[in-house]
Amino acid sequence: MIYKSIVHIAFLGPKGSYSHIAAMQYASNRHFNQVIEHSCRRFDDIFNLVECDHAEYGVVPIENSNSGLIDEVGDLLLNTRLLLVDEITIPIKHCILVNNHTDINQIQIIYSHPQPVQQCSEFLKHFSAWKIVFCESSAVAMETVSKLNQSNLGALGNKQGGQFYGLHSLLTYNLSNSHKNTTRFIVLKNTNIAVFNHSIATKTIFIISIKGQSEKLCEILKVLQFYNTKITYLRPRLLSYERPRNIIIIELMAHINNVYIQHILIELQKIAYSLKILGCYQVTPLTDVIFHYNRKLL
Ligand SMILES: O=C(O)C(=O)C[C@]1(C(=O)O)C=C[C@@H](O)C=C1
Repeated sequence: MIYKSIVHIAFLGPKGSYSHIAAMQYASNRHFNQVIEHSCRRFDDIFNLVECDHAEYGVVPIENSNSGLIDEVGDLLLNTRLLLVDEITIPIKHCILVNNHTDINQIQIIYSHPQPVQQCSEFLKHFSAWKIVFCESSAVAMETVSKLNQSNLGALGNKQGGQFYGLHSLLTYNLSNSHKNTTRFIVLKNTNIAVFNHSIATKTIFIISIKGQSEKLCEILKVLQFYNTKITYLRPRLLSYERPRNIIIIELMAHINNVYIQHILIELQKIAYSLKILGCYQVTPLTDVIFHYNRKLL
C-alpha cells in the first residue's frame, strides 16, 4: 500500500469518461488521501504531463476485450520514457445518454468516442439512420449533448458519467457486441515502483520493434516457446506498409529478474530492431469498480 497525501493523476477527460472512472478507482485502491485530477483532451497530453512531472501518474486505456489494442496508446509507448507501474481493468457498460425527455425514436445524431462505436457496432446497425459525430472521449460526447440541449441528440457513454452532465440514460443494458466488455488501463509513472517479492504475481511488459514481417515474428515466437513462459498478452501492430515495420507488445507473467526472462530478453534483443522494457509490476486482483465510483458521486 502507498500512502501519500496529495497525488496528481492525469487521464483522458473530462469528468465522467471511462478513463476518469479508472483513474479514481486506482486512487481509491492505493488509498491516496487527496487527488488532484488533470483531465486531458488527448492521450499524448497525458504522457507529456507525467514526463514533465506535472502529474505523478497517468492512466490510459491499453486494451479492450472487444476491440483490442488502443493503437494510439501502443504507438505512444514506443517513444515514451515513462514506465508502467500498475494496471486496472474496469467493466465497460455503454448506454445512450440524452437530455430530459428525449425518446430513442427522436434521436438523429449520436456523439461518441470511436471506441464505443466500434464496441457497439452490432447495436448501431439497428439505427443505421443515426449520424455519428466522433469526439475526443465519451465524456466530451456527453458534455456536448448536454450543452446543445436538443431532443434529437444522444451520446454513447456510461450511466454514472451522464450524471455529471444532467443526462438521462436510455437502454442501460449492455450495448456492446459481446456480453462481457472490459477495458484494461495502464498506470504510467516517471520512476519505477520496485517489486521485491518475486513469489507474488508479477508481470513484465516490453515493446519490440522489428523490420520486415513474418520471419522475425516467427523467430520471436520460437524464443518464447522455447522458454515456456506464461504469455498474458502479445499483440503485433503494423506501423508502415511501404517499409514493413511492426511493433509488438509482449507481456509475460514473471519478474524481470527471473532467469528465464533475462534469457528471453537477451535472445530477443538479437532479433529485434529495438527492445524496450515498459515495466514490471505486481498484478492486483480485480476490484468492485462501480461501487467506489458511485460512492464518490452520491
Ligand atoms: O472515451 C472514454 O471515456 C475513454 O476513457 C476512452 C476509452 C478508450 O479509448 O478506449 C476508454 C475505455 C472505453 O473502452 C472507451 C473509450
